[in-house]
Amino acid sequence: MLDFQIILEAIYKDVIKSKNKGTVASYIPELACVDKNNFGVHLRTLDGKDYGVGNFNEPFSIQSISKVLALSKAIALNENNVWKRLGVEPSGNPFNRLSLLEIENGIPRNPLNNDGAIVIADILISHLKNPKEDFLNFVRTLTNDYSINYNTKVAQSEKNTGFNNYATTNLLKSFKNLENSVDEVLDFYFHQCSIEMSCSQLSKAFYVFANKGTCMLNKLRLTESQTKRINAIMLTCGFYDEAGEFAFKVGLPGKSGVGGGIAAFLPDNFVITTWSPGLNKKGNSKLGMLALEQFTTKTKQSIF
Ligand SMILES: NC(=O)CC[C@H](N)C(=O)O
Repeated sequence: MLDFQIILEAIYKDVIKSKNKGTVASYIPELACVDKNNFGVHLRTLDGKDYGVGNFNEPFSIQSISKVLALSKAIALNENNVWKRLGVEPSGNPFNRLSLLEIENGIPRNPLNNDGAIVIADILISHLKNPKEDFLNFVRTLTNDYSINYNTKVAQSEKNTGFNNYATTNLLKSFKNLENSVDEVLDFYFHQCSIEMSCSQLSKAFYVFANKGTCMLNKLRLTESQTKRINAIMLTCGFYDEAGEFAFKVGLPGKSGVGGGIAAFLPDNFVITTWSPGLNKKGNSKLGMLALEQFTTKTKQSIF
């Protein structure tokens, strides 16, 4: 029997010694205020046991991790609509690369790069009565935690400097792959990315993906087939242009965000989440990746 608490503590002690802790994202100015020394790891098994070390209960900006939650909501609402408007191939490019979208006539490669996530935001706005409120409630009920909220300061900060996302959204509009207005879609998207959650809350939210679509409250949120598809997209596209490297080193499906969070899971077994705000050159958490690589190496718990 693996003692997860002892394993997480050993990994934490080792990884925290790293001299190079990466660089905190500063293109969203509000994110640059976060202390690089934060580091937390949390694991939740499917039978509900929790293990944590470091700052695993401290909320942080989940950023791109929210793209998986938005995709899930869009798929649960109307899956056919989603695949008409974007693809499922990894892009091999940074998450905010604009040129590919023009070459490929306004059809984003996948829902986890910015262009695809913006199309998903557009779909949610078209389907939800009160988009921001309804989406937040979806995340809260997945997690069974009503303290989860948007950080409006972070959303505003990204709005002030989100020139690349404005360009992307305008391009989508010019290719007629956007139903709503550019401002409305980006307001939703910036809020979605600004949601704050701790590692332990994220482990609860991602439980649904490890548990064939049934969330912690034993409620069916996604079908098994929908869950399989979302998990496949996380494995192939969840770590920007480093998805291959993550599969190679860690071997779990998951999603990262520029706030320094990573949520990963072994289907039918557990969810493991890390947070360390310093990023590597590709935008993935430096210590988070190291910790997860050590975890799957030590425990031999990977999908491969
Ligand atoms: N990779 C990320 O976490 C990026 C999310 C961020 N809100 C952006 O659009 O640039």
